Amino acid sequence: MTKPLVFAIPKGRILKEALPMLEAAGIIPEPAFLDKESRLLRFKTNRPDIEIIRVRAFDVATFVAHGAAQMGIVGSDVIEEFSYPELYAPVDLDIGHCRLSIAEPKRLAKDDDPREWSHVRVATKYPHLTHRHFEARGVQAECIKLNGAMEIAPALGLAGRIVDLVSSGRTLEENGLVEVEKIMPISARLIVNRAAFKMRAGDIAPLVENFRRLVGVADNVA
Ligand SMILES: Nc1ncnc2c1ncn2[C@@H]1O[C@H](COP(=O)(O)OP(=O)(O)OP(=O)(O)O)[C@@H](O)[C@H]1O
Ligand SMILES: O=P(O)(O)OC[C@H]1O[C@H](OP(=O)(O)OP(=O)(O)O)[C@H](O)[C@@H]1O
Repeated sequence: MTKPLVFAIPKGRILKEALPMLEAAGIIPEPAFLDKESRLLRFKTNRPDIEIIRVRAFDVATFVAHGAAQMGIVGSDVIEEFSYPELYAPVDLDIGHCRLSIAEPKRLAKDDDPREWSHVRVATKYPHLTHRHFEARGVQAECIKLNGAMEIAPALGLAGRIVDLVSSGRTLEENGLVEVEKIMPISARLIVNRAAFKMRAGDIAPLVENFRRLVGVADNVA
């Protein structure tokens, strides 16, 4: 018997928007998936040929890139940060909208022009994207990797600036920071392991089409 397809879902904030899409695409997780008390991480669905795993956002890309999961949903920030060649991202799901931006303390931003920087020290969860952005304009970037709460780094002297996700801007505002430059817009994508897509096209292509239809994109899997 063929092994079930494994679909990786991030357990963070995308989950709320991803779950209705998953269900509309015909994949309904077993009740334990929504039970906050449950410690289960791997779930059955209404389809015997599909299982769901719930992992951290960055790990969704890792599981799918290595073929441990065949499909997943993840932010384009994570896809771009890793640049795994094994990942194919055929559908923009139009959820999880935010942007990757540079921010700094309000008191500095008044007289500061990012175009005049030659060297920056940045706290970020996205060192690869940060280096790439600054390198493209000849700025030397020293990145300090954090996994969350970047916004407290400038006040504590860890780094003068941060590169982080922004949506409402409330986290920056409440921590005395302002956005000084937008690096890229972000949204969540359906991702597929390229080798699995070739080897199990009969199972995976119809699912990709379901997601394409949900976001109103014409049926043509590249
Ligand atoms: N403020 C935001 N608005 C909209 N989407 C966001 C926002 N912050 C993050 N995202 C999207 O949600 C994804 C997961 O973010 P989330 O905050 O759930 O994870 P996390 O808590 O940062 O990571 P982890 O699960 O590793 O703790 C991000 O990769 C991004 O694509
Ligand atoms: O502009 P806003 O609407 O305030 O959203 C931005 C915040 O959302 C994300 O954090 P999250 O809540 O996911 O927590 P984190 O610190 O674990 O990344 C991001 O890292 C910002 O801190």
